Amino acid sequence: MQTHNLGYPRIGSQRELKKACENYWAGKISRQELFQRGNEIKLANWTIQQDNGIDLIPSNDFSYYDHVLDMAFSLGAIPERYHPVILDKSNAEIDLYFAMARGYQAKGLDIKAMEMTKWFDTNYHYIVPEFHKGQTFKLFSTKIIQEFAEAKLAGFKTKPVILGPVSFLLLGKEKEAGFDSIDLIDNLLPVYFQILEKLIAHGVEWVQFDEPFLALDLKEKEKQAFLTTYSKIKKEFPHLKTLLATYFGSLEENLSFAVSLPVCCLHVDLVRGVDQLAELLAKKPQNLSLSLGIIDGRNVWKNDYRKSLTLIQKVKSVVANDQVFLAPSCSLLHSPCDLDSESTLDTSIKSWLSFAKQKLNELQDLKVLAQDSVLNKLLTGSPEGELTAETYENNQKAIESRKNSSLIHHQNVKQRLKEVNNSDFERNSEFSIRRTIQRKILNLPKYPTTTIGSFPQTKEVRKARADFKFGRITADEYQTFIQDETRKTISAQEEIGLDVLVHGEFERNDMVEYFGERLRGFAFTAYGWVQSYGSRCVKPPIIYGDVSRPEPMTIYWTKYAQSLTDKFVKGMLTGPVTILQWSFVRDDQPRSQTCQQIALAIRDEVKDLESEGVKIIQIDEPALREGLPIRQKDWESYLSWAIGSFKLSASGVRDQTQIHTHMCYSEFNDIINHIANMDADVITIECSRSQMELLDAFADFKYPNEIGPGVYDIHSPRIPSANEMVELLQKAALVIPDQQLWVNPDCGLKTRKWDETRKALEQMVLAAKEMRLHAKEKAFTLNTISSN
Ligand SMILES: CN1c2c(nc(N)[nH]c2=O)NC[C@@H]1CNc1ccc(C(=O)N[C@@H](CCC(=O)N[C@@H](CCC(=O)N[C@@H](CCC(=O)O)C(=O)O)C(=O)O)C(=O)O)cc1
Ligand SMILES: N[C@@H](CCS)C(=O)O
Ligand SMILES: [Zn+2]
Repeated sequence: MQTHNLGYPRIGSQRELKKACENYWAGKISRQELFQRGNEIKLANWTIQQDNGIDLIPSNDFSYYDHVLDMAFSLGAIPERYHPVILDKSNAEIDLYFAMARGYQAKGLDIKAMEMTKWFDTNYHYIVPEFHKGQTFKLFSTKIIQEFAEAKLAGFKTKPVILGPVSFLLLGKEKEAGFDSIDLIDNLLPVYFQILEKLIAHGVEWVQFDEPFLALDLKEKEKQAFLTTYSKIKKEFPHLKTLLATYFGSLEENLSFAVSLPVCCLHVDLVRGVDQLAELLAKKPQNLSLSLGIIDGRNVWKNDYRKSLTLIQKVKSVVANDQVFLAPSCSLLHSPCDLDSESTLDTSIKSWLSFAKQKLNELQDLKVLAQDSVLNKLLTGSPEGELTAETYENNQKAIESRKNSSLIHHQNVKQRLKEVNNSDFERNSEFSIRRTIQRKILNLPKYPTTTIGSFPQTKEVRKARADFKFGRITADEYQTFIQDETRKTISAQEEIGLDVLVHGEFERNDMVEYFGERLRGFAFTAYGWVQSYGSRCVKPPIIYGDVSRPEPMTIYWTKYAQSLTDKFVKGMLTGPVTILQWSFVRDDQPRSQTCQQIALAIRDEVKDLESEGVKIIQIDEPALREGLPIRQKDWESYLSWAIGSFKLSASGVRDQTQIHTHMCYSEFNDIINHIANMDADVITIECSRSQMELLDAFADFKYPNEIGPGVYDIHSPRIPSANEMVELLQKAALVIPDQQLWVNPDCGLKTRKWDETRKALEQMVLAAKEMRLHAKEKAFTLNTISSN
């Protein structure tokens, strides 16, 4: 039996990668220094994994920005618009790579970033490869080979992790009609072969191909591509040990097909897909090894050794020992690095947890405990050997302590949920009635302009918060500082000419963590960072118990901001689904129940904001689409409780109160009826990177409520022109009646600098004015025509 890992967090335990990249982008460190920092992280990761008993350590799981972009870059899938970047001799390969990720605005060039979207149902974002009909590929970057060689030189014989050819194509986007990306498979495979040839020349033994699409609904053509691909790889490289990794769900109807693929080892997710084990064991060909994804790579709870050993025992009764591999369910990219760094967590809660490093240790423990001489006795209650018995008993003690802890259960919270009734999920009147009332009160111009909530979280803001946290400044000093930032931001928005203002969210470290810190039932970490995209990280809170709101969470800052202006300031909340989705969630009750508990806490906040005179309240739900199960058959049940939770949080207010929601990174076509069912008065959505394509769903559906399609991409430092935003708005106005349209950026502005923000918003306001002018001219022309 061997342990292996599918991927280790690449940000560094102290977010060293973030700091290195951001310093490089700011011109503060050289390319060599950037690579030096990267190499240090890789070496530290290989060492940790070796020290914690991993037999097969991955390489190429490191990335300077994103592993899908890495693959596109390796395969030469570099859109033509970026080619001028590398023609500039002062730029290197890495600058071209970052230009694709972040856009490029220098030396007379102005190139937008590539699209970014969610990695399956996670909070990680990948860069979407772009494909054209008949596209050819070539080996452009040798990163995969270099990293293998680098590890080998440092004494580690690694297993390169490569995004499999089929998933790579399915993750991309066809940039023109008339073909499917999967049609490119024959053009693509020769480059994969080149990579494999080179790896073999360097002495590679195992290669891991990540094919997460095997756990999704597949079309016949896609299945055929899997078969062709892995048969050809087998034919070309008969001695290469191939590990096919599936994760994030069960193989289900693809199981028979997946076990028939000619690979040496199949990795399955036994955390989300434990039900597939029996069928897998029954159908697995004799020569196929199995990698058991037994440790949860998507959550932070300690593994229950009794459950895992029972599973392993089942496998061992059918499969030879040397054909069994133990692994996390998926890459540990989604786990925080090291629980040992957490000194302030409640000790009981800490004893229930396991982060990436601890998960490696769990694998090592399980490997030892699963030895024939130990396993049966452990499970029948007469353990052999003191050390193994102690390891097992300690684990079971922690599992039991969590089951029985009084920290978790609160009868009043459970009771309140039981008392919720159908009317709590609906607004008093239908939208058309609410709209008339709200229009009278708000009296906004056509194409009202607004932003999504956050304004630049500058170094100074972050520093002030850190200073306050570590006692270097007092609570009063911190409050004064945040007041100043809020005041400056209100003035800036007035100067820019925005119609509906926001307070800027300066008091928030993060839109989820901030609420987690104020809700009962949540724990938070000091260093539990997880990569969200590029250099951006989040610190998901841990929901360990029943959730309730001890006191109001946002009233002070909303009221403070409103006191500074006559314009309306939106109250700004994070919705229950997003709080759930971007936290580590307890696994001892259905997610739906936890979500509804959060919904009730947010409902109280919404009502308090309304009582304080706030007229517009935004409840952000950017993670609603991301939470959609990866299999379509599970959608209805998820959507029913997720949309229900949003409505439960939003429906306690009077008709006069305008409820906004905001979503980014969302494809709506297939769930537009559910989005409409949310019944938010206004929805602001990310739209600009896809050139308003997303709006088609709203148009086709005849979406009745108001919409703010994002008119510029906030993830890129590039400043958009008013003209390009007018073009987007005109595109929007072709499909959505103009009295329904708002004008806003794609998402919050926290990652941007102030000068970029100001310039971009000024252009946006100009664009809205231009649209109003067009609308007036159009109305005038129509009037003239009709009166003639
Ligand atoms: C909207 N998005 C969000 C997602 N998930 C969330 N949980 N939150 C989101 O907002 N998913 C989808 C998108 C992803 N987008 C982003 C955008 C931006 C970030 C980001 O900027 N992250 C920050 C960390 C934010 C944070 O928690 N900041 C804290 C701690 C700040 C810090 O680093 N302090 C330093 C000390 C500072 C000093 O002394 O100068 C330290 O601790 O070392 C805070 O502001 O208090 C990031 O830096 O990556 C994420 C996702
Ligand atoms: N209100 C949040 C939403 C991000 S999705 C923000 O503006 O950052
Ligand atoms: Zn957003």
